[in-house]
Amino acid sequence: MPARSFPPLDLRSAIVVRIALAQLQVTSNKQQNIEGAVRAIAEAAKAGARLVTLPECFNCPYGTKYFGTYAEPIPGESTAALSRAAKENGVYVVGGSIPERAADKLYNTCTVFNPDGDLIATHRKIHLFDIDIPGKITFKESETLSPGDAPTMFKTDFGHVGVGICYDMRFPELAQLYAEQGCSLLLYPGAFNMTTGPAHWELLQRGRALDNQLFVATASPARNASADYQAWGHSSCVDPWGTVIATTDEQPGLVYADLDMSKVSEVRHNIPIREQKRHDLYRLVVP
Ligand SMILES: NC(=O)CC(=O)C(=O)O
Repeated sequence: MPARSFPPLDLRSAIVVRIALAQLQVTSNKQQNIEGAVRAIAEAAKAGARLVTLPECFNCPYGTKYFGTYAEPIPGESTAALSRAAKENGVYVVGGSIPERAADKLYNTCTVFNPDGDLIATHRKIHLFDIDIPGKITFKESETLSPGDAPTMFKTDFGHVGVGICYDMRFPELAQLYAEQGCSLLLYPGAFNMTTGPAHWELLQRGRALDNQLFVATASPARNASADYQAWGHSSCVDPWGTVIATTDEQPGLVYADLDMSKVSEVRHNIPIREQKRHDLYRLVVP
């Protein structure tokens, strides 16, 4: 599927929007996980958030052996609960991800709902997390999952938003594509781990934000000492200058960030790298 292109947005006037990153305690109890997400959405909306992002695999422990058991179609039980929560609380919900079953395949999928509860975007993790760091961590999502085949953007009344899931954040071309197509905020539900988290989690967010002069935010599961996979946590938000404007530790909780959307055009005006690119020498090519 080709990427959709949005018309450029006028970002000259200041619009401050509060977003919430829900660092949920994910357990092996799917029902409890869904209820926890719904409670977090309501709490964040009461605190003034207009968009709430859940973590990667918010309804299921993160691990290839769990995906088949917890998988469901879209729409299904988990996404119906997110749609209701978006509508009841009048907020955008970026539903982290769930293992999705479609035909005979499984995907790691993020659904996005608008404040009327309508499904407005679906992102299947494009880059599967297949790594091998001897003595530290070996993980192979492709043992059970299939990759998505499309970038995903959605439109809000405060700007265009690009979506990636976790490992997708390591691919700068995807972020660049979103920026070139008019996004001012990138959201990455993710679950880095105790090896890659301390080394790369913040660095990647700051890199994507600075290269593309936009906001980047992540939502991770909280660390669960009894889980096979220890999530790094540290859900965060970085502004277009590369400054971390909100973050946390590994504990469950809601992280709030107030995004002054005028920062995007301000930084792009002050350091005009977008106009200074040497397209005569290089260019991002979309097939
Ligand atoms: N879990 C992921 O998809 C990615 C990750 O942990 C990493 O890139 O490191």
